[in-house]
Amino acid sequence: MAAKWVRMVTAQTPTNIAVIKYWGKRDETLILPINDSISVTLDPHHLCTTTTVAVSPSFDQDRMWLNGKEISLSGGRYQNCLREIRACASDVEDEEKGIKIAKKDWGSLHILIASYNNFPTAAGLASSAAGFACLVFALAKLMNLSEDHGKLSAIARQGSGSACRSLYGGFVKWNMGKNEDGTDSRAIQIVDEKHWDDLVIFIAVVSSRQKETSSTIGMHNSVETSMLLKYRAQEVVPKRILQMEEAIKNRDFPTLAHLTCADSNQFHAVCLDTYPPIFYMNDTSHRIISIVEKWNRTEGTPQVAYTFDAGPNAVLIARNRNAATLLLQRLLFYFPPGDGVDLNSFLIGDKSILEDAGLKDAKDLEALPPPPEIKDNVPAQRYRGDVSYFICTRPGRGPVLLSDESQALLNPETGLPK
Ligand SMILES: Nc1ncnc2c1ncn2[C@@H]1O[C@H](COP(=O)(O)OP(=O)(O)OP(=O)(O)O)[C@@H](O)[C@H]1O
Ligand SMILES: C[C@@](O)(CCOP(=O)(O)OP(=O)(O)O)CC(=O)O
Repeated sequence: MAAKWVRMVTAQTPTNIAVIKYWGKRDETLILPINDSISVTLDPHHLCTTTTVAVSPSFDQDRMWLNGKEISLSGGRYQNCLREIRACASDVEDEEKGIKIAKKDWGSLHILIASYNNFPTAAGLASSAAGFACLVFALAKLMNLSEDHGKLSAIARQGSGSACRSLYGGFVKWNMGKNEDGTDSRAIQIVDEKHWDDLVIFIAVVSSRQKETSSTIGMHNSVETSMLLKYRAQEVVPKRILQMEEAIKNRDFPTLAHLTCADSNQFHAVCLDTYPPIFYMNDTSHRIISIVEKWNRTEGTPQVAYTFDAGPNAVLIARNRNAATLLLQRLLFYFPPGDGVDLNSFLIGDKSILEDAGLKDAKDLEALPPPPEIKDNVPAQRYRGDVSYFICTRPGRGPVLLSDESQALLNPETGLPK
């Protein structure tokens, strides 16, 4: 009879947002990109994936539950990650629980996985990035891998390209690499999350519906049809990567802001240059760009950078807490909550920013004056309800293990979802 033990590991992994975008693959199976990219990892307290993985001789197949619903693991991306990680697995011994797994046993043992994203899935908030990074990190701990984070990042990359950057905190670079087998296409940390801790990041969730064109299909079509993407990958990105790394190391906000906005705009220009054209941004996204551009111009030096991934949600990086409070006043002036939505659920994440901005309730929102940069113009229009909600966050750390069993998503006795 098979032994009764269940070995279980739970991990938490942040998402990341690119400031120099990855868009386009040179190998679609191995997920090898056509250019380097740079991202900032977001504080997992606000946006993260939690994943529990379990192994037991009593499991008869690999299974996974995502946000409470069973999903198929038959897709190539899950299969590639599972195969790669099993190939690196080591011996595991836990005398107390009577667990003894030899390296060679991992090929025949089955895994159960449960994962939960604390933010909308497949809505352009990089759920696949946090999700695959967390899966690979948790499995690596379960299987006692001795490989470093660089190797784990190369495995997570095969689940979703952007996932390779979520293995580290702070600012992270994904080196596109040269090798055909992809072994050198992995992420490295540029600086950790403490290096530039003045930065405050807002996400304006413009729509949390699933998008029409996935990043995978979108970038495939861009590689096939966009001349602008070729130019971008060969001529533009290499220079921007060097400048961005310098800006990050020197905490040079004007350069970071300039490059971040320019790179987001070029990525969306590539989407338009793709056939059939892809529209990820909408009117609200464009309005947010105009508001930020106008304010930055009035100040004479950038206070805020904006960037948009494959969806309409804005990610706004404020240079410091003071700029963040001024930004929040502007955002809430233009995009007040819809009827019946209270301020407490309209701004989530680090809510202490509301106090700093002197905003306690709906009355304070109504009393917000129009930003001074539009004073002389026609009365400013307000777009009530056009932003579903805001998240206030900051740069954060990489993956961690959660040792408290109460945080596990699987039952320690059966291995099934709790
Ligand atoms: N927690 C998770 N664990 C494992 N896989 C996940 C997890 N969350 C999402 N995924 C996978 O990622 C897919 C969604 O990826 P997709 O790229 O479409 O959206 P996104 O990552 O939210 O947006 P984007 O990458 O464009 O910012 C899901 O269908 C699922 O396969
Ligand atoms: C616009 C982006 O967010 C694209 C992310 O694409 P994915 O990593 O989701 O794509 P696949 O590798 O096909 O899974 C830019 C970025 O994160 O760099």
